[in-house]
Amino acid sequence: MPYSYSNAERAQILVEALPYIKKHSGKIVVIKYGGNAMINETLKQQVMEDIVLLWHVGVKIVLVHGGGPEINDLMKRLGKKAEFVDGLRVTDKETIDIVQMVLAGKVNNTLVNLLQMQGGNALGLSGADGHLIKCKIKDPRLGFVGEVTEVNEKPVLDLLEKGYIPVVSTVGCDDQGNAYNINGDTAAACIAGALKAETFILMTDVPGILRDKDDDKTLIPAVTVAETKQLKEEGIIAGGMLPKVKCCEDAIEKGVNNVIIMDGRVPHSILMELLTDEGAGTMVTGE
Ligand SMILES: Nc1ncnc2c1ncn2[C@@H]1O[C@H](COP(=O)(O)OP(=O)(O)O)[C@@H](O)[C@H]1O
Ligand SMILES: CC(=O)N[C@@H](CCC(=O)OP(=O)(O)O)C(=O)O
Repeated sequence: MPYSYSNAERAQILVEALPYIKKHSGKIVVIKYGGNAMINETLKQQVMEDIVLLWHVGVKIVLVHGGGPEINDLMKRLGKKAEFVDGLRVTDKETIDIVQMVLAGKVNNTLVNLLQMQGGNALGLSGADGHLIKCKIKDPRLGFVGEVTEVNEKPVLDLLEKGYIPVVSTVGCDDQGNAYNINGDTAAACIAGALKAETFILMTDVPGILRDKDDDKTLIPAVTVAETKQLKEEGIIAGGMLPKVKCCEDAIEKGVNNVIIMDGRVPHSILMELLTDEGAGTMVTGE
């Protein structure tokens, strides 16, 4: 949905989008943004533009972000080797300091600034603010990697009520003053679940769930939780898609209406999904 349309074309798009705007206005949409989809500066700006547009038409957007590549980058600059076990970063004391600096500092602040440059009213917070995400140690071998024990959604609801776009970094807390590194997808799913969001959008670097068999890489546009189980058994959902689909299932179980796995590298995919017939990515629903 480029912005290089004539006024007449733009008007047509608006007329077509109107029923969708009515459908989503006032509803909570949680967007998980991060990974490779967040590296490209032009794309990042476009995603923020889309978020502000949706906010202007009354959608209650909550932006939850990761920043794994940015953490890797600072660790490298500091001469520290990044280590992962089952996709989770081994997080010692020095690493959790770096994670806080990057996620709650640089990345969060940059996204808030970009949203505000586009005319949005954004407010950044980490999982420690207002006890938003409480954690415990997930596995002592991983250090300060957090397993979410509780989400206090009230501060986010208060910000939405006051008309802000909450921008949440996935750093968790406990009652002893520790900070925790939480996987971005997992934290976002927990927040979406606690908010009972209408839609939870998980942006990644593939078009969605693909029927990746032999030479067939077709996108599965919609799938139910029961069908995902079947796709896992068939080995179609595998690798990095397994924990992603688990996040979808958890969010739906907690009351999210639908989850969309979409390609964050495709310009304006959020608008395509929410405001057009076409949609984008794979929609996961309860039934
Ligand atoms: N059926 C599938 N459809 C799409 N991707 C799949 C599928 N099965 C496995 N994958 C793998 O999952 C990866 C997405 O997970 P991951 O790389 O962890 O994403 P991210 O870095 O965005 O968190 C894809 O790049 C792909 O290699
Ligand atoms: C425990 C763990 O691995 N945490 C992640 C948190 C950031 C993240 O998830 O970022 P993306 O969404 O950009 O991948 C990490 O340290 O990389």
